[in-house]
Amino acid sequence: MSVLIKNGHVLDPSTGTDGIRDIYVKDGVIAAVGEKLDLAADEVIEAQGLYVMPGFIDLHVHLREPGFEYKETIKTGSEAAARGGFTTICPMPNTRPAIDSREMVEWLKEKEKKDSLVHILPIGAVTRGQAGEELADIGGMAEAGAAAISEDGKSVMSTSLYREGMLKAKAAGIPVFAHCEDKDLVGNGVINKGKKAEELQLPGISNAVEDIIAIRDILLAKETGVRLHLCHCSTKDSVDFLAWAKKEGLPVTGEACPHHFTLADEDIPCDDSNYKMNPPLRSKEDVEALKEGLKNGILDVIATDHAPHSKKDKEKSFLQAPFGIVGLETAFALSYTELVETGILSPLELAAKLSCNPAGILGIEKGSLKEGRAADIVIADTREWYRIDKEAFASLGKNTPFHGREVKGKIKYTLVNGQVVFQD
Ligand SMILES: NC(=O)N[C@@H](CC(=O)O)C(=O)O
Ligand SMILES: [Zn+2]
Repeated sequence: MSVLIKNGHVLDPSTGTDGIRDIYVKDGVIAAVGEKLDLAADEVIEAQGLYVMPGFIDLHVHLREPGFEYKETIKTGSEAAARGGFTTICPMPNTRPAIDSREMVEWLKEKEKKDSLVHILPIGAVTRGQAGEELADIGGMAEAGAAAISEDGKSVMSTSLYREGMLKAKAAGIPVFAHCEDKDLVGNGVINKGKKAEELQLPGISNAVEDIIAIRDILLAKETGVRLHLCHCSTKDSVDFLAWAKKEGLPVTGEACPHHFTLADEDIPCDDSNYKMNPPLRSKEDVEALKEGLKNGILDVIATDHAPHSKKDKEKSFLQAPFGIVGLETAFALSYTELVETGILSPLELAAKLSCNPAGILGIEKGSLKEGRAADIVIADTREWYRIDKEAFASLGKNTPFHGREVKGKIKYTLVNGQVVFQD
């Protein structure tokens, strides 16, 4: 089985390629990349006018299976990933039961084979049942294929226990993905602390809720030497702390989510829980700091924090509804529109934050269109404006504040191991 992708504008951050090329795929592998390849193929994809990039890698998704299949399943989440151009996704362990043991990681890898259109690299919990009391079998999970550990959804509040977990992750050779939220300080907050919170008379979440844990975790990484990745950075100071950590030469990286650099709290129109997520939409000043951090390379990765919830969950008010919005099917368009159309990032830089950089953090041979690599490829059209339509999502979750928003950047094809898993 062979595929020839012709005349596309290839963006390959792993080689710096930024120009018109053909790509020839044979038996699931990239066999040749070059100008005007004269090769016969079973299938030809005409990609003139389109960008051809390494398949996107999402370091932060919630698939909800097992336990919350009415919100999302591995199958529907993987379909949403394919539709969004993601060929590898890392599901967080906050399912029921949690992904907190060798057996649960093995179960997820089995489900991947049966149900998923895209590659799944599981993230194991730091503590058993994410209860924050005793460490999970971190070494066992790593052996079974966990790509990282994370307590996402919360932080491990015991600093000494977290330190022990970091040492275990370091010994197992996997990074720690940190959700930074001081459980004590957050109280019953549901929205960014500020004018909008006052206007809507809702309890606020201050920047310090994130910042205190971000700097704690960086200091723990300094002490333990573990590779630390800060999830969903939302504040100006967490970007500054990351900059400091990098200057110190610490193995620390960070991600930003499209919603956090696209919207500020002042954009929340009313008590609509489709604008409720954790961390919350922050101030304009924080939004600007995230964009600056993406531009100057302090923020390495764009991740979605895809957090599907049911219609019933999200019909509730800001106070009652769960935190989280879907992101897999809007990430590329929002990122392209907010960052490339505005000149903050070049198309090649955006491709790096969605593919090559997350691959580097995971230490996997993906995020590249080099010859010999698995043919995980995304092809996108960025020429025309269109409106986001949540009813077209493959995800079971329709909880997005971006329904009807005008964007540029449509995924046209997604290939996993050379197979077309999505076509528009
Ligand atoms: N981000 C969210 O608002 N919610 C996530 C948890 C998380 O990533 O913190 C979820 O699981 O719903
Ligand atoms: Zn989180």
